Amino acid sequence: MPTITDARVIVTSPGRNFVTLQITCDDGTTGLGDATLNGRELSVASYLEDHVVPCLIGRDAHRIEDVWQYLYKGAYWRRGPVTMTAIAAVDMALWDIKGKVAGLPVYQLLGGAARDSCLVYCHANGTTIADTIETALRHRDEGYRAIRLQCGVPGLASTYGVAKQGQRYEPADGDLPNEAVWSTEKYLRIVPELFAAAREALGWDVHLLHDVHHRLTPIEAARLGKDLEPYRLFWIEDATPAENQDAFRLIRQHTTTPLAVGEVFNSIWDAKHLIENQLIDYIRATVVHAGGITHLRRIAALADLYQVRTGCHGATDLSPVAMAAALHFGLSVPNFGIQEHMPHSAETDAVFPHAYRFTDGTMHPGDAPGLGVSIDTDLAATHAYKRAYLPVNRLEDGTLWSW
Ligand SMILES: O=C(O)C(O)[C@@H](O)[C@H](O)[C@H](O)CO
Ligand SMILES: [Mg+2]
Repeated sequence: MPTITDARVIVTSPGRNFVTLQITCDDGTTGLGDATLNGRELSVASYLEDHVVPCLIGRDAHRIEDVWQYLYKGAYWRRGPVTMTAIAAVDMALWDIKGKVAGLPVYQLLGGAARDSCLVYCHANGTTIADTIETALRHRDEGYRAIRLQCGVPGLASTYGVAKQGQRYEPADGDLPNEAVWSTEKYLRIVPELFAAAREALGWDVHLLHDVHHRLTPIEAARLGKDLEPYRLFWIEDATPAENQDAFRLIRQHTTTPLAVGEVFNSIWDAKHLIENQLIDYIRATVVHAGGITHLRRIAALADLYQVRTGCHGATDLSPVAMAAALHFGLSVPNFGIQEHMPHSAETDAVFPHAYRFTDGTMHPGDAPGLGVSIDTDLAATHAYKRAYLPVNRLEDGTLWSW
């Protein structure tokens, strides 16, 4: 039995911040878990260092379910993004260790491959419709079969998903939260035009997706869903905030455009009503923010009963460790739908060498034992943490809005 003898939290910032948990056992086996919560990183680092690590020492690393229950029920204060991200990191690291001890990639421990590889979608962002389509055409040539399109909104200085001139898009872009201005009316005019132009240029053999990023009211989202129906989207994502899950019933009543939600969810309880009432088509909860592989499998099992498929979050604020875990999960789960892929920078990949690979619009976790990701701790130590916040949004009259 591998006994946990050490656990340490590594904070590194190769271009952006990542928090990683490294667990070591008495036989020398190590496991990695991602604990990154964008814009709130140090709260999870402290939760782990100050409150979780002391409870891990001396435990049997093979008892993944028991450790999960111990950290979830044992905290008394259940759920929430900080708690569930910390539990996720421990869970991922323990699956990594179990795989290494068994000499098998984690997906083999989860039942083996249920498909050859995982369909992924990439991002095409542009200031104008023409720029966005040019980027999408390039991604299609790179082999992507599913592309998310976001474009600038005429009359608004910046828009979610669209990078500043000549820079990579990273959502956490300020030492303090940057303020953006939002207009639903302007946005709702441009999006159908974007997708009309996209179908014209890209044809019908590529899946198209769009992220509303929680900015519409239910009836506005219903209108957008209807307006986009002719372009047969794969999904619209986070059409309205999901705290009130019944809001999705209203959208559903009006449109057949598929709905995806859940990148900000952290437990099965956030998704239960949406899934059981078939108010969504894709669940976007991720291994890193929703309690790890153990808990995400439980969410997927519930979703499978209702033909809701997975479409896990995969922005660059999830580290390569989370990306690997997502691919082991995605390869093995019966109701996999699609995985988001926003490639990491070369700087990040150098800190986290990994076995997963992209070919022909799909990804595979690779066959290295465990998760197949390591961390170059010396290189990690050269990238100091830098405070970074997500922006906030205001309406044109100054009212604070969802970003
Ligand atoms: O769909 C997505 O990828 C997102 O909505 C993210 O870019 C999100 O804005 C970030 O993960 C926030 O940290
Ligand atoms: Mg999103």
